[in-house]
Amino acid sequence: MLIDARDLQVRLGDHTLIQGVSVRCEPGKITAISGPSGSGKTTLLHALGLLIPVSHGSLLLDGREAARASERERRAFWREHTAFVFQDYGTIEDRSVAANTVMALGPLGGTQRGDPDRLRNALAQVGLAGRERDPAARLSGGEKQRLAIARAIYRDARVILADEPTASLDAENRERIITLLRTRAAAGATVVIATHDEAFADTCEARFRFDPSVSSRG
Ligand SMILES: Nc1ncnc2c1ncn2[C@@H]1O[C@H](COP(=O)(O)OP(=O)(O)OP(=O)(O)O)[C@@H](O)[C@H]1O
Repeated sequence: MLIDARDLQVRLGDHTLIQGVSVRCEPGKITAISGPSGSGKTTLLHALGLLIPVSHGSLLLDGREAARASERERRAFWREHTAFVFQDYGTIEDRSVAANTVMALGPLGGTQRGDPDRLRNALAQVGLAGRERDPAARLSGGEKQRLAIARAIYRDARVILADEPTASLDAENRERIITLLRTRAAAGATVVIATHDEAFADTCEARFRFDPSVSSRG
C-alpha cells in the first residue's frame, strides 16, 4: 500500500505537534523517520497509522484520502492491512506466545482463532519456533519485538509501522529485527519505522528527517 502524506499537521489542543510534513512510503521499501527526541517521530507514525487525527493536510492510502477517515474506515485499515510494532502495543504478558501472535492487538483488541500452520511459520521466521506455549512474560525485550513482527507475518500485513524497533536491543537482536523488516519489505509490505538508530536509517530506501532545530511548537 502506498502511503502518501502531504503537508500533514497534527494539533493537540493549542499545541502543534507536527506540521508541514510530506512523506511518501512505498510498498517494498522501508521508510525511516528520524530526528531529535521530541521532534515528532512517534506522532507522525501514529498519524500515518490513523491512530490520531490529522488536523490539516492529505493522507492518501493507495490514492484514497484517509485524513478524515471515519472510525469504521480506520478500523478496517487496521484489521485488513496494518501491523503495529509499538512498545505499548506489545505483548499481553500472561497470554502465551501463540495467543499473542494470532491476536488482533493494538487499537483493535479482541482475539482471533489461530491457524496452526500459519502460526508455526510465523514463529519459525522470527526464531521463536517451539515457544508457542511460553507466557509472553518469559520473553526478553528482543524476543518481544520479534513476537510483534511474527504477528505482522501471521497477518500478512501490507503495512508495518514500527516505533523504535531496534531500541534497547543487543547487536544480534538488532540485526535480526532489521533483517526481518527487510524481508517483509522485500515481500511487498510498506514498512515505516521511527528511529534514533541512524545506522539503520541510513540503509533505508527512503527517509524523512525532522529538522534538528525544530522540536515541539506551541
Ligand atoms: N499527548 C500529548 N500532549 C501534548 N504534547 C504531546 C503529546 N504527545 C506528544 N507531545 C509532544 O509532541 C512532540 C512530539 O512528540 P513525539 O513523541 O512524536 O516525539 P518523538 O520524536 O517521537 O520523540 P522521542 O524520540 O523522544 O520518542 C513533543 O514535543 C511532545 O512533548
